[in-house]
Formats: sequence, structure tokens, C-alpha cells
Amino acid sequence: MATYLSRLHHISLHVSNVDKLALDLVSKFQFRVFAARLTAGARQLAFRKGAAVFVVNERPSCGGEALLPGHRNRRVARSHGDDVGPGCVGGILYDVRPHYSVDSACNVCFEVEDVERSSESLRARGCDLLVPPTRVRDDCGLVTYSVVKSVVGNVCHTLVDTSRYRGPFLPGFCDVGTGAEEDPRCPVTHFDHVTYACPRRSTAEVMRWYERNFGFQRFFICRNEDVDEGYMLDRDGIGLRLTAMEYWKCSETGIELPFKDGKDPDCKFVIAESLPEQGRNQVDTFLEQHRGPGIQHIGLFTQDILSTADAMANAGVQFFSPPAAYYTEVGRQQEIEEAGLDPNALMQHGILLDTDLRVNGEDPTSCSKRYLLQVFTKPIFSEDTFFLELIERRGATGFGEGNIRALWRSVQSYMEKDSQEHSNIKSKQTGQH
Ligand SMILES: O=C(O)C(=O)Cc1ccc(O)cc1
Ligand SMILES: [Fe+2]
Repeated sequence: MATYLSRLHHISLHVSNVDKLALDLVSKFQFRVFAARLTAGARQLAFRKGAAVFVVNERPSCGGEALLPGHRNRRVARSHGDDVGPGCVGGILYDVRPHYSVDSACNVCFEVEDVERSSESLRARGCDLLVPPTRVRDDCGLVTYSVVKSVVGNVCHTLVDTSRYRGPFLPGFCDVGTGAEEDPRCPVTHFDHVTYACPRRSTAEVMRWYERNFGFQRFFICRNEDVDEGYMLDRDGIGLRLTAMEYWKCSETGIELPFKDGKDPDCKFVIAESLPEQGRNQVDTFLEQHRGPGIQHIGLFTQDILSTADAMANAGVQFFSPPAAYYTEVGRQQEIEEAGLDPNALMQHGILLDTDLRVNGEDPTSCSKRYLLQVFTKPIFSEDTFFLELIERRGATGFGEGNIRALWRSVQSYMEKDSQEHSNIKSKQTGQH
């Protein structure tokens, strides 16, 4: 039996400069820092927007962790079944310190009911358990966690059971909430999806790993998608294979969940692989600059993409725009207006609209339109690697073909046209560090 994941708990990023990313998350992306763990050997900050939580960890800039104070303590912390008082632990908690030379989003942490049982069954299935079940406690209670290595590049999954913990986040983190209200202009509620960039011909193995170990289920992005090949975009300059999976179906769990309609918002996982025919592309660039497969982007679900993009852009977030012709294509203005939106407002921030026509029930003459609105931010680290996406779903639950093409083009045209200028800027930035 695969391990049952209750929900996504947080996603962690490992960066060389926590302060820079913290500033971006707070001042540009409107996240709020709410918990921190600052010890001699670890800097870990937690940021929240709705149910979307990022933990930002500082990675050593050189030499690896042997140089860090607290290293010996960390070993003690990791022995099976130890109770760890977080005050005495210098090293990083709830994750492994990645031996990685570039900034990276590389841990998707899941809440599970029984860390010990889940870890044991993952180990029995041949998974690489990087941290065995470990208990951490403070005045607010107890948490158990373990860390398992994913089959995708440097990605790991922390499994955590917080059912016996009452504090603001996790033991060892102190509350640094400022008490500020959420910005109503940015109604981001949760992580919508995580997209992996993977090498050619690796999708099937990745899918099998997640099916077998976490019970993920494949879902089709498009009706004409091939079961074995996935959704292939291999014409018009696009060379992309996409395959999508979700980690559970709400309807099948039969469990009462705390969200509004009784369903936790589920986070989907998308595997992106580049196809060779159309030349070098954004997935190849990711693999090269990230130095291996990993999380390429994360979709933030917003209830209002226009006001979110507007507020974020005013705060300095840069978005990719599709080629200008996108908004003047035949029928596009009408499509946007029919969705009750202003074409100029969408164009201002490069927001894309996809329409999905659904037959209502048995009656083929009764159709309703479902809309999907998306925009990609420019990469948030100094390499052309990880970025965020805003996504608003008005009834549409999957991904739209039109938007995937336009998203692809919006990134591709930036990479191609600006490659020279961009690499100059990047080398200047790197020089400044
Ligand atoms: O549509 C989405 O949100 C996707 O995540 C699909 C996608 C994946 C990778 C790309 O480089 C471009 C588009
Ligand atoms: Fe996406």
C-alpha cells in the first residue's frame, strides 16, 4: 500500500541569501513571515499566504556542512526515535541540507498520519530514507518527521505529523508574526501545482515512483492525450511533453476535511520533459542552470488574478508576457470580454485566458464555459531556473492547451530575444555577489 498523504504542509527552498529572498517574498509577493528558527548552524524562515507556506533555508555558500557549528549535534538529532529539544540542535530541522551549488526549491513536505509506519513502508519499497523518523518537541508539543529522497533530481519529501503540536509552525521555530492583515488585493489561497523539469524519457519512471509510493493518480491534461506518451506539444517551435498527476482524489477518501466545501485544495504535480525536435528550450535551460532535474515552477492559486498580478507588479514582480499578437488574435478580445474581463487589463500583465466548454449533465445542448487564467513570473533566483505562476480557476480543473502554448511562448521569446542582454545582466548580478 502506498503512503497516504493527508495534505501538503509546506515547500522549502534552499538559497545562499535568505535575506534577499525573504525581502522578495514579503515586499513583492506579499507573503508574511510568521515563524523563524535562527541557530548557530541554521537560518530557517517560514512565510505564509493563505494555506501556501514556504520555508526558506540558508545553504552554506561553500564547503558544505562539515564547516558548520552544530554539525555534531545534528547527527545526534537524526538517530531514530530520539526526542530532540530544538534549542540544543544547531543544524537544519525538517529537511536535509542539500549539497547543491545553486539556489533551489527542493522539498515538498507532506502531512501524514503516522510517520513511523509511512517511513517504514517507503523503506521497504526501496526508497532512500535520508532522515529516519525523528521527534522534535518544545513547549507547544511534539512533532515527528522523516525525509525521503524523490526520484526527481535533488527533490526530497519531508513527512511530518503535527497532530500533537499546538505552536505557530513547528517545534524550534518561534513566532515572528507581525499581526498584519492579509493584503485583500492578493487573495492567494494555496499551492495549485508543482511542475518538475525532467530529462528526456524519464517521465514514466517519475510517474511510477509517485504512483507506487504516494498513490498519486495520473490525470489527462487534454482529451487527445496519449496514455503512454503524455501530452505532447511538438509543433510550431514547441518541444514539450507534459504529464500530470494528483496526490489524491478528494471524493475517494471519504474523510471530513477542514476546508470550506469539505475538501482540502489538492495540489497537482506536472512533469515537464523537453522534446528534441524543436531545438533548445526552457526545460533544457532549467536542467542546465539548475544542474539537474527539479522543481521548475509552482502555481499559486489566486481567487483574483487581475488584482493579484496588479498588486504584485506594482510591488516589483516581473511577469512574462506572451507575444503581443496573442491579444489581437481573431476572437480573443470577444473571448476575454465574454469572460467578463478587460482585454487591456489582461494584456498589461501578460495574463492568459483559456476557455473550456463543458456539456452540462446528459443534455448536449446545455454547455457552460469554464475559464483558466494564468501568468508566469520571471525566474526568482539569479539563474534562469525556478519561478512562480499565478493561476485563477473559474471552474476549470486541469490545464488548457491554449494557455500551455502561450505560456511556453512567453518564456521562450524572452529567453531567445533577450538571451544576450540577459546573460550580460546575469553576469553583472553574479559579479556583484
Ligand atoms: O500550464 C502550466 O501551468 C504548466 O505548468 C505547463 C508548463 C510546464 C512547463 C513549461 O515550461 C511551460 C508550461
Ligand atoms: Fe504551471
